[in-house]
Amino acid sequence: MQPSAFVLFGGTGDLAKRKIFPALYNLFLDGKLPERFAIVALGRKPFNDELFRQHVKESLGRFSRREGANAAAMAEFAACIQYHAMDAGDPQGYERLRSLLEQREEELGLTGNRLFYLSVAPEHFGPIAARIRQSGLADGGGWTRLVIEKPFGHDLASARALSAALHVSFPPEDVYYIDHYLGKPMVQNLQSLIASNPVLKAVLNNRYVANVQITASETVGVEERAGYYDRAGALRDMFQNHMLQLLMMIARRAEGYDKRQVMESVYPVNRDEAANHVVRAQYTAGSVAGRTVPGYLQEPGVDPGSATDTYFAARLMLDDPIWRGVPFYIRTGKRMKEKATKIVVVFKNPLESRLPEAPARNYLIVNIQPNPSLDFRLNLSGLDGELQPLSLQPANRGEEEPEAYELLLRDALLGDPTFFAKWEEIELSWKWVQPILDAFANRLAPLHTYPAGSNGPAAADHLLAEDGHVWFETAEANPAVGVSPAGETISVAYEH
Ligand SMILES: NC(=O)C1=CN([C@@H]2O[C@H](COP(=O)(O)OP(=O)(O)OC[C@H]3O[C@@H](n4cnc5c(N)ncnc54)[C@H](OP(=O)(O)O)[C@@H]3O)[C@@H](O)[C@H]2O)C=CC1
Ligand SMILES: O=C1O[C@H](COP(=O)(O)O)[C@@H](O)[C@H](O)[C@H]1O
Repeated sequence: MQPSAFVLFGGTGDLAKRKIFPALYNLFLDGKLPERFAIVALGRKPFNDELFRQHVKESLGRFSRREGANAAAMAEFAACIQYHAMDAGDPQGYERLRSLLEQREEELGLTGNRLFYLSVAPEHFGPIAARIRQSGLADGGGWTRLVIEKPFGHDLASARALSAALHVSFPPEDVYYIDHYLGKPMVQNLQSLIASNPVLKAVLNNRYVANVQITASETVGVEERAGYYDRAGALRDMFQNHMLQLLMMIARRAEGYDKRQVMESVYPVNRDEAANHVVRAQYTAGSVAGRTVPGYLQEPGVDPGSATDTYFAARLMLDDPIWRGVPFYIRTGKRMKEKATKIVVVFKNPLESRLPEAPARNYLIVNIQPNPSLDFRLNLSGLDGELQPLSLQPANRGEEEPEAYELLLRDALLGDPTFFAKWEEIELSWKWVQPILDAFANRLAPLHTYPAGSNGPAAADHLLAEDGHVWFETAEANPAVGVSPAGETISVAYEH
């Protein structure tokens, strides 16, 4: 890796503390940072270097995946860090930052490669990018990259404005839009897994697949982020970015089909029809893992009359020869029964139309988290009539498993954009989402409720039932339910 400087706007913030510094630290422990490397953290709080290093060490003690404090290693890592207090709106601050960086680069023999990481609220992205450019910070003599945290806009128009503002100062190839779901090891492995398994590749198409279910359920509620979340909701917070990226990753199958093409092929849903294809809901009081928890409207910082969605589910169809006719059901929610992210491919069962008692279906389950694994539920009816699980787990590396931010930060330092979201994908995602936001704003889609600790609202079950399908967990609990009439491609409103 090339010698470089990592300049972190928002160095005093929550994300820096919980994710970015622990990721850099673990890369450091694994010898995966450049040998000559400087970190400059920025914020407005009045830290000096020593106090800030102490703050980072405390964060590592709390949030690093490696348990047990390694005081010597943490001290060595912290010594790479300098703190510079500046307001992002103050032009003088950038001048001082440039001098500090040049001095540091000279001390360490760095060659002017600079990565600027913007872990600040999105309204700062455009102005910071412009000031980096104007102040000459982007002309250090090496490469310059800009890593941007989500949210990439609040809607289609603001996302476009954001991208335009960034691209005035930085060419698109130097802007890395981070989506931490693309850093999850199982997501990163999907493509090679499918490419190296003809068995998988051959069956991932509308001849064999009845439907695909993509779920990211969380047990946590809004936590301390009500200020942000109450304006965002599940559709903006998780669906527009992480969930649609998961769709693109699985639907592209292996090679020959890029993520942008997948997103382009998704049939649009118009504002007035949105309620037929999506379900939004909000959690009420309930019990998660045996603990009683309040409803969303009782959470600190939430507007007591809020209509924000904490759950969102949708049916998406692709206009594409491989997937035409196969519904992709995607859902995400907070305060659900379990923390799990998975993609379930439900296969058709040709025997359904011929036998009075339909044997259970086959499934492929890509468990993304926790415990990344690939599970098959294979129907062994010829042997003992039971649906048999077959679980293929990668060797459990426990705390050795790198976190998403580690993989992504390393890629950004290496200049590898493969697992970063591309602007075109982001724009297409917002394009799909915008009519649904409009429907919500115009009260054209009902807001359902679900008790905390459940699998979501009944309306989401109906979404599948209309097509003759059921969510995987329902089918697993009762394999006899939810088989579609003939195992044929089902007909839905989108068909040409
Ligand atoms: N926290 C999370 O889990 C996630 C966060 N994100 C995104 O990451 C970004 C950062 O989030 P998070 O860390 O939670 O936010 P915080 O509110 O915890 O931190 C904000 C950071 O921005 C700095 N800041 C704010 N205003 C200015 C300014 N005018 N000049 C210079 N620095 C400023 C703050 O510095 P100081 O306090 O010193 O003034 C602080 O370091 C946001 O875009 C958020 O949406 C994305 C995914 C998850
Ligand atoms: O981006 C976000 O992701 C987290 C969930 O991430 P995970 O890696 O724990 O699955 C979510 O809680 C948060 O609201 C959202 O902003």
